[in-house]
Amino acid sequence: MELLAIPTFAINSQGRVLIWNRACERLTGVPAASVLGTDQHWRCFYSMPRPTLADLVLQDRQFDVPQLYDQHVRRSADGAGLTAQNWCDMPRLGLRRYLAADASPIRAGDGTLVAVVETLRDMTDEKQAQLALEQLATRDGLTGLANRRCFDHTLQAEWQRALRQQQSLSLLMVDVDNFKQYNDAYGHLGGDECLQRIASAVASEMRANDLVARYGGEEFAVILPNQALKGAAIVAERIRCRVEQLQLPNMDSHVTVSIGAATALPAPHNEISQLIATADAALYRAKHMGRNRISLTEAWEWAEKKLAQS
Ligand SMILES: Nc1nc2c(ncn2[C@@H]2O[C@H](COP(=O)(O)OP(=O)(O)OP(=O)(O)O)[C@@H](O)[C@H]2O)c(=O)[nH]1
Repeated sequence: MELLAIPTFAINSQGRVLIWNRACERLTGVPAASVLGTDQHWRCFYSMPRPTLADLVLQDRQFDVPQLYDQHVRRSADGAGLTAQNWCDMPRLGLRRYLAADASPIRAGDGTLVAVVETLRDMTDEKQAQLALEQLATRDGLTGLANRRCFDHTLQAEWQRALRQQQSLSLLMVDVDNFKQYNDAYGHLGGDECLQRIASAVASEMRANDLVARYGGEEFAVILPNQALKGAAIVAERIRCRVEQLQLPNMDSHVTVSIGAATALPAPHNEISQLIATADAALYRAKHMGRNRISLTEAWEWAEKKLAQS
């Protein structure tokens, strides 16, 4: 085991390190001499105390695996051990690594557990490539915001969540005013830069659970989970002011945005498309009333008006 190319360590039935091979020394930056005989092997991987996968096998705590590791967790092929992956702090190396671990028990003839062996694989490059791909698939290339696909997916998920938890869900549609003139005056590249500045201004007004996406061309969409219309109006007004304060010149004034806000309390007979259409209609009103303003509608109120008209 000592000369195995695969990073491997073993702990005894008291949880003390029996084996810490060369490859494990290289992976963790921790020499065997400083960890053998101790129960401090977690320090080689994490900066806060927590069990390694080998400890979980030793303590028969497989049910704790999902909360301590990424979701790609399963029993190992022989059914006795555990397989899991997660980011490790690697305090001695000073750089995080994404490690895949397999931990298996070693039993005496009478079935008593005498040791647990854990082997490790450094999957950092694969994980980073996967994250980069995910980033490409969900981000808008120009602004770095969520793209339309990510918006559609998130809105669907938030709608279902609001339905389950009987919470309101708000949506803002934010459209740059007179952007055609801006492009005409400063060129397409100047226009791109303007969109980037607006994107970061809008994003800076968001809370952790909100999502701001590039909906299309010069239009952005903001999902505000668990937010009633009054709260959505406050966020919309903050965004409007923030963009105005950028003081980006456009014609004889500044770049501004118009915002349509809509709120719905999702119900089984309501549809997401209704919320989007309501926010769009509110945006249209804001434009019609002279731009650089916000306009609000509750989704069901709008739907009732449509019903009354038909
Ligand atoms: N630079 C740049 N321009 C874009 C991009 N996407 C859309 N546009 C431009 O945005 C402009 C939108 O123009 P319109 O739809 O006429 O709207 P507007 O001039 O903003 O007028 P209102 O929305 O009515 O205030 C068009 O000139 C598009 O070419 C982009 O990614 N980069």
